[in-house]
Amino acid sequence: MEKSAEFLRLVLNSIEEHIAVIDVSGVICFVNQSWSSYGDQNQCLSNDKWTAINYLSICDQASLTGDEFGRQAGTGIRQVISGQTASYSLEYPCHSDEEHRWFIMHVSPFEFDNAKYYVITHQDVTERKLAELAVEKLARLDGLTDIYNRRAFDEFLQQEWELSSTLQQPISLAVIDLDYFKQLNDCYGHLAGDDCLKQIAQLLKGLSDSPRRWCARYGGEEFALIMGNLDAVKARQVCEEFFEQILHLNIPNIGSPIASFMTASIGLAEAWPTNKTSATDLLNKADNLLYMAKEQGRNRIEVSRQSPNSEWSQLSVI
Ligand SMILES: Nc1nc2c(ncn2[C@@H]2O[C@H](COP(=O)(O)OP(=O)(O)OP(=O)(O)O)[C@@H](O)[C@H]2O)c(=O)[nH]1
Repeated sequence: MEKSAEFLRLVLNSIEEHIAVIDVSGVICFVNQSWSSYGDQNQCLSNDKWTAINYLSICDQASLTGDEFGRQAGTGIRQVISGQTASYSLEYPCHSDEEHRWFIMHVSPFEFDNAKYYVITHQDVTERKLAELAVEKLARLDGLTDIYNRRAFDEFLQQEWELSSTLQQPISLAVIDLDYFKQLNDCYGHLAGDDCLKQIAQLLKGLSDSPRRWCARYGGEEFALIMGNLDAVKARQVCEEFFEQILHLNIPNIGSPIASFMTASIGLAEAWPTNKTSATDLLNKADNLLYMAKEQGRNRIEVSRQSPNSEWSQLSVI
């Protein structure tokens, strides 16, 4: 019996997962080698000090300092102890100063000598999580230009709309369409067209160098720039900067009837989010303005802003 207990201890100590066993009140009765080594490395408690610590109290203390995962872990463990659920799992981030890390905590019960115990394991899932995040990021990027795609744009627009609504700030959206891009493709070839799209994307990326700004490739030769906490006056300045920079790029487009280089048209709409309006209204407005800019001769910007009573008003000059 003595021998088999030692055998089991060795087995548990060779397992990578951090394992602890708690009793019904949350007091730790056993930890394996990985658990205590991790504690040592992360300035928690050293090996012999773990037993007799109340793990639920640790979760509660973390929760009190605002740690949402500490709160969830405490709640989940208590649900298993009370028999409300058979087991509990929680994926949570545990980043250090040096690296990003994620773990899955799993809690399951067992009985021994007429007493109930609970095994808590923490498994390092960082590699899988990083791979998932990389795939997620790829799914949000446009393959040609390496800026965000339409799907990501929809998410960011909604996100910025909600944030601007909460903070009672304006939000501006510029929809940008290249002029006579078909002619560029026809004259210089599809690869030159691709190169032009990449240059425009990089230009927009440079203009989005701020946490509340997002640029995306919206369609073939159409781009969008979301500007949170920016009114139409300031957003227009950003668009003027875009016009200046596209001029400097000087991408030849000899087939264009309006200029010998690539130009663009912009529809720029500002909104003050209310519960009467939506992000889709803003997008539709910017789209309509773009259509007008095209109709009015291209290589221009049409701007509109929203008054507090939700009416949109056209601004020819700001
Ligand atoms: N090279 C290249 N061309 C693309 C890509 N996506 C769309 N296009 C081309 O973009 C062109 C868009 O043509 P139109 O919609 O007529 O637009 P336009 O010529 O810019 O005319 P206006 O917008 O009215 O000024 C088409 O010729 C498409 O083939 C792409 O990824 N690469």
